[in-house]
Amino acid sequence: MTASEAKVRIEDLTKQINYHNHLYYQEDKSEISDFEFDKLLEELIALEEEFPELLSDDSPTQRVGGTITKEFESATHEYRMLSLGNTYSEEELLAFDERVAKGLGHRNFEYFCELKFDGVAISLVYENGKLVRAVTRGDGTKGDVVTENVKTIRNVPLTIKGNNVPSKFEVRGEIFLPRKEFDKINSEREAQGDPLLANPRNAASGTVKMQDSTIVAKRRLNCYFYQLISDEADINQHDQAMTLLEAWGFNVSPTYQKCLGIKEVLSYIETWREKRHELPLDTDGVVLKVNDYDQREELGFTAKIPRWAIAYKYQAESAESELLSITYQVGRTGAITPVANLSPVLLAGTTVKRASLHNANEIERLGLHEGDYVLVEKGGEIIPKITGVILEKRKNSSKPIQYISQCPECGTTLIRKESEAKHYCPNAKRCPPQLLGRIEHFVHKRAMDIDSLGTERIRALIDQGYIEDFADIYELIHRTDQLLGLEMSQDQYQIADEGLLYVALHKALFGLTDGIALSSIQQFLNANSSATLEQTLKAFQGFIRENKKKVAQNIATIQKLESILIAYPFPKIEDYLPVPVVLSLLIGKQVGMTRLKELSSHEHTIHGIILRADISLSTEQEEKIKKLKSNTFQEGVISNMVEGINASKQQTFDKVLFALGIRNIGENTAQILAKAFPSIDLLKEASAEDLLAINGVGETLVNSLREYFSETENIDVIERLRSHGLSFELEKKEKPSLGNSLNGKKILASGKLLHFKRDEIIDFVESHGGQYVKSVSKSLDFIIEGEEMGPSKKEKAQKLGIKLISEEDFLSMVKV
Ligand SMILES: NC(=O)c1ccc[n+]([C@@H]2O[C@H](COP(=O)([O-])OP(=O)(O)OC[C@H]3O[C@@H](n4cnc5c(N)ncnc54)[C@H](O)[C@@H]3O)[C@@H](O)[C@H]2O)c1
Ligand SMILES: [Zn+2]
Repeated sequence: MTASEAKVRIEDLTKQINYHNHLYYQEDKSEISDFEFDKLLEELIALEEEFPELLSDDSPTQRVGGTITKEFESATHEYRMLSLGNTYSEEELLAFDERVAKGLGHRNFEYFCELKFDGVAISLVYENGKLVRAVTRGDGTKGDVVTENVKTIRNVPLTIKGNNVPSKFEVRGEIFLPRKEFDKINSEREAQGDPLLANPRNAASGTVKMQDSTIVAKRRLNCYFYQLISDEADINQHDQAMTLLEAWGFNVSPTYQKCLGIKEVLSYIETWREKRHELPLDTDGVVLKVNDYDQREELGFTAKIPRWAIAYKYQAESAESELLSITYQVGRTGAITPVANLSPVLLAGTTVKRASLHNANEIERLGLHEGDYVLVEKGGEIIPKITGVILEKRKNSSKPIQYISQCPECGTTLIRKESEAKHYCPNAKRCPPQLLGRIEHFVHKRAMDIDSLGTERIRALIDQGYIEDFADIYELIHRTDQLLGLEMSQDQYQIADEGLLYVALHKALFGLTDGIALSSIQQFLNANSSATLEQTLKAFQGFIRENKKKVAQNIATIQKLESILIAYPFPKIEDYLPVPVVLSLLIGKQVGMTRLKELSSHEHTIHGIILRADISLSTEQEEKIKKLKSNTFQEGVISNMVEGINASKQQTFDKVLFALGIRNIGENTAQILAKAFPSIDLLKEASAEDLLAINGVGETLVNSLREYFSETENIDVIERLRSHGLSFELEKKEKPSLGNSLNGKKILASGKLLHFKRDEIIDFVESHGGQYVKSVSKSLDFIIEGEEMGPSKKEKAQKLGIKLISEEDFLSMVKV
C-alpha cells in the first residue's frame, strides 16, 4: 500500500470507528459486533504503525472511546481511566507475554487473571469512609458524575467499616445488569409491546446515565470491583488489593486466579471458555494483569492502554445448523419479521433453534436457499443470528428462499414502503395481530376499562372469529353459550407460511399417547432439548418403555407419526408438529389428509378445526382431542368477562372517544374534544374552523378526524356501540336553578376565593343565570377579585376597564 492509499484508508477507518464509538458510548447501541469493531481498530493500528507520519493525535487509537455528556456534571479523574489492549488470538497473547518479559528483563513475575465483565466502567471515590462521588469513565480524563444513580445499587457500599481504612481512596469496577434482570425487563417490555433492549451491556450503560434515579433503582443493577487506588494503603500486589476490597465489603467476583506463567493463563482461559455462561452476567473474555505494582510501573502505559495488562476476548461462538423453514411473524403494527427455524445447536451454553432474519434484505444479503446449512452466531445479542451459508453443503436442486407476498395471518397482499426495510400487512382493521393491538387499546384501563378481557382472551376471541371490531365485544354478551370450550392459550400454536397451523410438541405427544402425564412429557423434552425432532421421537419410544404404560399401543402411535412425517414433508419447526399430521392419527380415517390440511390453513385452533370438520367423535377421540387443546373458556371466565363488558357501558364519552383509537387522539385530546363538542354528532359535524379554534387542536388532528368519519365502517361501528348503550355524549350535569340574579352577566373569578373552590364558583354563577367566562376579555361584566390575583391579569382588566369586585360584594349581589 502506498502512503496516499494508506491515508485514504486511515481516514475511512477513523470515520467508521468514530461513528461506532459514538453509537456505543453515547447512544448505547451497536450496529456491528465487538469482533468486527475490534478488527477495524486493529487495521487502523497496523496502518499507523506502518506509516507513523500519518498518525494524528486525535486518532481513535490514541483516545479512549467515550466522552462526557451534557446531562451530568463532570469530574476529572485523579488517575486516568484507560482502555485495555485486546486480542482474540493465543499467538498475540504469547507475544504480549514476551513483551512483558523483555520490558522487565526477567521472567520473575506473576499474572492475575480475572474475567472481563461486560458492563460499564465506574470509579468510586471514598473520603473518610463515605462514598462521595461516582464517575463514569467518560473520555478517560473526565467523566459524568452519576453518584445518585450508583447509590441505588445495593451492593455498592455507601460507608466502609474496617481497620485501617485510608481517609481517601478510589475503587474501580464494572456495573452490570444481571442476565436474569435483563430477561425480566425484556419480558415485561414484550408484554407491553415495547421494543426490546438489545443486550445487558447497553441496558446497563443506558441505565447508569438515566436522569431519574428512582427508575435506576428499579433496574437492579449490580457491580463487580477490580481495582483499588490509594496512596495510603500499604499494598504492593494486586491480589492483596483484591483481598482488602473484599474485606471492606466490596463485591468481588470469586472467579479470579493468580497464575505463574502464560501457560497457566491459557489454561485459565480454557477453563472459563464454556463455564462463564453459568455466571450471572455476560463476560466477553479474560483480563490478565501483571500482579506486582512496581513491575507495573516499570512497564508503563501507552497513550491509551497499560503495557502490563491485556484482554483476551473469546470470539463469539459460531455453529453449523440446518435451515428447516422460515416463519413470518406479524407484529401489532403489521410489520413482518421473518424467523429462521433451525435444527438445534448448542451455542454459548444454550440450545438455539431459531434466529431472527430481520427482513427480506437480510435473506437476500445472506443468499439463503431452502435447506441450506448455515453458520449461527450468538454474540452479546440475545437473539442469535445467521452469519453465513455453507455453500459446499448446498444441494444442487435447492431453490432460493422466496419471501412471502401474502400475510400469513390474514392473507392480504403485503406492501413495502420505499425507504423501509420491512414488509407490512396493510389490513390494519382485520389482520388478527393488528386487531389485537386495537382491541387491547379499546379495553385499556384508561379507555373502556375491561380488565377481564386480557390479551390471551382477546386473542382467542379474535382467532376464533368472535371479535372483528369493537362492537363485537358487546355482542359476546348474547353468545356466551358458544364461548364455552373455546381455546385460550396461543403459546401452544405457531403459524407457518400459508397459514398452516402447528401445535407444540409436548401437547401433541400428550394427546397421542395414553397414561403418560403432561408434566413428565415436558420433563422428557427439556432433557432432550438439543436433539432434532427425529432423534426426539426415537428417544421418546425408549421413554414410553420406561414408563411401562400401554407400551405397545403408544409406541405404535409414535412410529406411525414418524412415517406420516416422512410421507408428508411439511415444513419443519423444532418443538412443533403440523396439526394435520397430528389430527390424521386421531381422525384421519374420517376426514383425510387433504381436508385436514385445508382446515389447518384456515383455523387457528384445534377446537376450530374440529367444529369446521363437522364430524361426530367417539368418546375416546374426544378425550384425546381435549388433551391436545389448551386452556378453554369455562363458565367462571365467561361470566367474569360479561360482567366487565357490561360495566364498561358506564364509561364517559371522553373515555369512549379515546377508546375508538382515532389516530392522534390521545387521552388528553379526547377530554378536550369531549368538552368542546359534548357529543359524537357535534364532533362529526364540527367544521375545521371550529376544531382549530380549540387549544391543542392542529391540522393533523383535523385530518385524522375527517378521515375517520369518512369511513362508513366506522360510522356503523359507532351506531352499533351506541345501540349497546355506550355514551356518545357528555352527560349534562343537571344544574338546579337557584335564581336569576346574575342573568345575562358574564363573569370571571381570579385569585383565591374564600367560599368557593374552582368548579364551585362556575356552578354557582351558572345556577344563578350568569355565564362564566374563562379568560379576561372586553365582554366581561365584572371580575371577582380573590386573594393574590395575578398582577398581569389585574393590569389587563384595568386596561380594558373591567370592574373588579370583592368576593363579599359579589355574595351580597346574589340574593339567594
Ligand atoms: N460494537 C461496537 O460498535 C463497538 C463500538 C465501540 C466499542 N466496542 C467494544 O467495546 C470495547 C471498547 O473498548 P474499551 O476501550 O472500552 O476497553 P475494553 O472494554 O476493551 O477494556 C477496558 C474496560 O474493560 C472493563 N473491564 C471489565 N472487566 C475488567 C476487569 N476484570 N479488569 C479491568 N477492566 C475490566 C473496564 O470497564 C475497562 O474500562 C471493546 O470490547 C470493543 O469491541 C464495540
Ligand atoms: Zn395481515
